[in-house]
Amino acid sequence: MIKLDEIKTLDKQDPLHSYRDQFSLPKNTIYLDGNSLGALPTRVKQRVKAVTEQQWGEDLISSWNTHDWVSLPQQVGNKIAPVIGANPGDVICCDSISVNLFKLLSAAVQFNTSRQRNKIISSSDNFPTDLYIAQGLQGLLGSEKCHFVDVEEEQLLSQIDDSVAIVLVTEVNFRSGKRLDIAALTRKAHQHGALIIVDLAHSAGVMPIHLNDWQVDMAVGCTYKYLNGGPGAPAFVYVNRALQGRLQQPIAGWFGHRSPFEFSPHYVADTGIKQFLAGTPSVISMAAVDAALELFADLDLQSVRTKSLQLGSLFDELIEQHGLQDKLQRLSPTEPEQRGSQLSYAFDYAYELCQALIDRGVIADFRAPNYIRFGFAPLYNSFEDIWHAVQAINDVIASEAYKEPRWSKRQAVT
Ligand SMILES: Cc1ncc(COP(=O)(O)O)c(C=O)c1O
Ligand SMILES: Nc1c(O)cccc1C(=O)C[C@H](N)C(=O)O
Repeated sequence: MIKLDEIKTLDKQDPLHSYRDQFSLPKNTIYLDGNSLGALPTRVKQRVKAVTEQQWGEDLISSWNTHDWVSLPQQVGNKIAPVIGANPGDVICCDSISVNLFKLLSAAVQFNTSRQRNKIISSSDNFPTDLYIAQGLQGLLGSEKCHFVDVEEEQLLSQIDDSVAIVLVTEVNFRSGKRLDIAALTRKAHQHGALIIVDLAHSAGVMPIHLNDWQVDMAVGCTYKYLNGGPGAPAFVYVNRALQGRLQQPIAGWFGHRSPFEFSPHYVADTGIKQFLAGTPSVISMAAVDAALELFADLDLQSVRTKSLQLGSLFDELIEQHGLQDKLQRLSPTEPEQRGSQLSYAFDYAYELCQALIDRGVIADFRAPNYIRFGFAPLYNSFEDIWHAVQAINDVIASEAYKEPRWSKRQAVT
């Protein structure tokens, strides 16, 4: 039987405890939705103020040079690189995951055409935008050149064979929180001469990632979840050094040109990671990401992973301690190591439960048709947060407060 005193001791002994003070979190709120939108680091507020008031406000257009706005995508990419096990120069910050996937998938399809392969394989439970981008590309290029096939997540590894051109996979499933073995998938893809593209949306910043060591070919990820870059913050692209200069991304915008400020009428692609830029960077958002990434400068991602697993295990144990395991059916794997940093449960009234919890200051999210997700952000979630969150869940379920009519009106976005 776990007691609150033990949990308070866990918080006192937590090596990441001091990071919480670096975030601006509302009072009386337990935020378990950092897997969708990360919390606001206080330093981001200061940076955005400085960039708008001093840089934009005072220095105006000269800021492109004096504050080096023009290199922000590379600068921020270089800060993301160690977080995902990449080298500086192999990552760039830009656009959204969806747009970046379009660039990478198109480039990979084109790269493979000479090898007479056209098959992109992914799991049917991948995040929808990943599937849509592949489907859209097939529509654009025709199935002769690009043939998209989705398979069950459990079948993904076994379905990689000599017919596959590209494996498109997300490390942590947004719905179930299941974590796939990217090293194994990469090995298998390479044994069969296929390329692998990995979506790191639910893993970047919350666990160690070793893109170089795993020899992943290409990757994308977002900065608005565990990297705390803010709503709509720009995403990132990673391209293995061995492929740089050999790919041609389709959005031949001027920022990907070898010398954009020569204003030449002819496009000549940059041979490095900069080719994956398209247009002008969103300076204010990117400055916010840049500031948020300062929190990762001296951070040991293994200790982040350790705490993430402890938070998840504690949550799971407390659910059992309250006897809730028959009501909330866990969708996430039983084995903590096979999970990302979230737990998802099926519950017939998941939407209503979510709303009743928000009313009690516990923020989780609902995913159709009947899942509730709890995300654990080790930099600002405490063990005591978990205790109080599960108390609130128990309170709502035991009292059947989720059946109150006021919770039954669904919103478009949660
Ligand atoms: C795995 C995954 N990929 C992609 C996205 C969407 O990325 P974007 O909105 O940056 O295109 C999300 C969530 O928004 C996601 O969870
Ligand atoms: N990116 C989002 C947005 O713009 C609005 C609402 C939610 C999101 C999300 O991040 C969804 C998220 N990728 C998920 O795991 O469901």
